[in-house]
Amino acid sequence: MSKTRDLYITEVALRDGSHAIAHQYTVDQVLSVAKALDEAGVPYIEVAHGDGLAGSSLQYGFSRTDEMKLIEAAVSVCSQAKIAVLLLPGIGTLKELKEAAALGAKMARVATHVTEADVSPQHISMAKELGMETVGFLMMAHMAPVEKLVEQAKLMESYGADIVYVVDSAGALLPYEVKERIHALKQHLGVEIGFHGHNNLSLAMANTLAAIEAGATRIDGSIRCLGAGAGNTQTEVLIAVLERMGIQTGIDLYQMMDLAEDIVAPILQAPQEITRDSLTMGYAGIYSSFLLHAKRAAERFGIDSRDILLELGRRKVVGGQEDMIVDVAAEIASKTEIATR
Ligand SMILES: CC[C@H](O)CC(=O)C(=O)O
Ligand SMILES: [Mn+2]
Repeated sequence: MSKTRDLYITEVALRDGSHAIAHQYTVDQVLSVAKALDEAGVPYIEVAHGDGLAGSSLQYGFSRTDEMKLIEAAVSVCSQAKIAVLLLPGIGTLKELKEAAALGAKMARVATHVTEADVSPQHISMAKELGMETVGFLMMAHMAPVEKLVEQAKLMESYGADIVYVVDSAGALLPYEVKERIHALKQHLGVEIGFHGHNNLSLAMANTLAAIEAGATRIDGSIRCLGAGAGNTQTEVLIAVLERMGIQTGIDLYQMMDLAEDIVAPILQAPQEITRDSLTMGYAGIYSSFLLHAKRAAERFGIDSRDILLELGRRKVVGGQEDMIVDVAAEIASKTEIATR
């Protein structure tokens, strides 16, 4: 039976949530989560390493399980949901994209820093050639003014993206900033617009509602908030809120609540909360996926992780510069040592 949907939700816990559990997903976990999401009516489920296809590495963290096995597992249990993959040009290549498509992934989300859309044309056109629904995913959207975001989104549209997303990777945007960004993209683009939020300032839900009000029809969420930093807009809560607003998602609320409580909560290494570190990320505008890396560096050098995060914010460090986390930690530690001599 086809569902009536006013907007389309992409569940990202099996990709963005990978950051929160240090990329330790097992095939069994993916099978049970994807099956339940499919049965609940979720239309898109993203599966990959947290940093996208081929992210498993020393720089980003090794996956416990080959992501292609996870994608294959998710595809095998879905009867209506489409499996999406994320790809960051420079990390993932056309080879992994083809492999994921051959395994049955039907959506490709090609992610670039908000000012670097021009690295994505090859990957976007290959995804289209492979018959995948293709998304341009503009990360760290708080770092560019609205006009720049529009320019970059138009580039992605010109390369063939079917949908363009505003991605609040740091959970740093405020509702009025989301609204003006989505509104501008709706005015200047002909494709659907999406929003992906993080909850570091406790604004993921408010920002998502602002995005929907401004015309976004593609929305990301992570069940039980299982995403990087303080997590994303909590999917099951979003479904309840949208139902109260009379907005149809085609997703069953009770089934999502049960999945969150019975299957996803036990996967979490710690409950998803706004901790001093994730709050600092939203406040300083830091990529949410840096959380565990910064914590580890702070422990290693015996310093406060907030000092590392604030300094990274001052230096405007972006995704792909994970090596800077240890550099900054070492610098802070040596300055502290000199000062206390
Ligand atoms: C490292 C990729 C990143 O996690 C993508 C994403 O979800 C975001 O920028 O928020
Ligand atoms: Mn994210």
